[in-house]
Amino acid sequence: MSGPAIRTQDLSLTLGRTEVLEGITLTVAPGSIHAIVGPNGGGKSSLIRCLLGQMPFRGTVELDWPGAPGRLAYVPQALQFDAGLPMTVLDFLNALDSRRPAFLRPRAATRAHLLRQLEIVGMAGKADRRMGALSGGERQRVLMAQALDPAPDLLILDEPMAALDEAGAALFETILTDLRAKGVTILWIEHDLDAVRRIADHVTALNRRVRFDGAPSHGLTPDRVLDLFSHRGIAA
Ligand SMILES: Nc1ncnc2c1ncn2[C@@H]1O[C@H](COP(=O)(O)OP(=O)(O)OP(=O)(O)O)[C@@H](O)[C@H]1O
Repeated sequence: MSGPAIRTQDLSLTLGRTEVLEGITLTVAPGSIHAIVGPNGGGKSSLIRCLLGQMPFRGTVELDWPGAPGRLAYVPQALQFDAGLPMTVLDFLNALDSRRPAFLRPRAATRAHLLRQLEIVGMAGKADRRMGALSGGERQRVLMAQALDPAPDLLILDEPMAALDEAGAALFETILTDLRAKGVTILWIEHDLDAVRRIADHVTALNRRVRFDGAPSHGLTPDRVLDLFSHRGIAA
């Protein structure tokens, strides 16, 4: 199975009196890494929430699957967990497995499988830590682990690397490029423009409207980046 194309046509979103997104028309190619960049408050997370059907947008969103619809996985922007929540990393991953009744302890085979998933994101030794006691980067690794199992066909990521150390960011880049090699479509909000230059096939720069849409080598020139993040672009 490979991932879908995503097409939005004239997508707009108004929240209260704020025009958050205006006339967004873009195409995400199947099996590509498509980055969304832009300043804080530029509408990146809102666009993803529209794609996920969580916002009352105008316009259209189309997912064009090559066959039957596959699995969509989502890594949200850093989640908070109450420090006292009596739930370990393993409990958390186990509870997300909707094929089993909630609150049962994992069978030995399930536990071994989940430990392997944690190993992929560099969390093998931390399965019995409480979720609330994890660092920001460790939490992001766990959120990535939940997205990778079962294997996704479409992966949507909202700043997955924000709290990661250098090794973690390098590991995530490898995970994303490996998934692309398998045909997975990846839509990826990212602030690290060097990471986008390294691995994205395509970048959309967003600040309420689409400010640039094309290859990272063309879109992320110093002038364009300055323009995008200096808010001069808002008046454009
Ligand atoms: N529920 C809401 N009600 C009103 N305004 C909202 C709501 N959610 C988001 N906004 C506004 O929409 C704008 C876009 O927010 P969004 O979170 O999509 O930006 P972003 O590009 O993801 O920012 P960041 O890089 O900081 O994560 C912001 O000005 C925000 O205040």
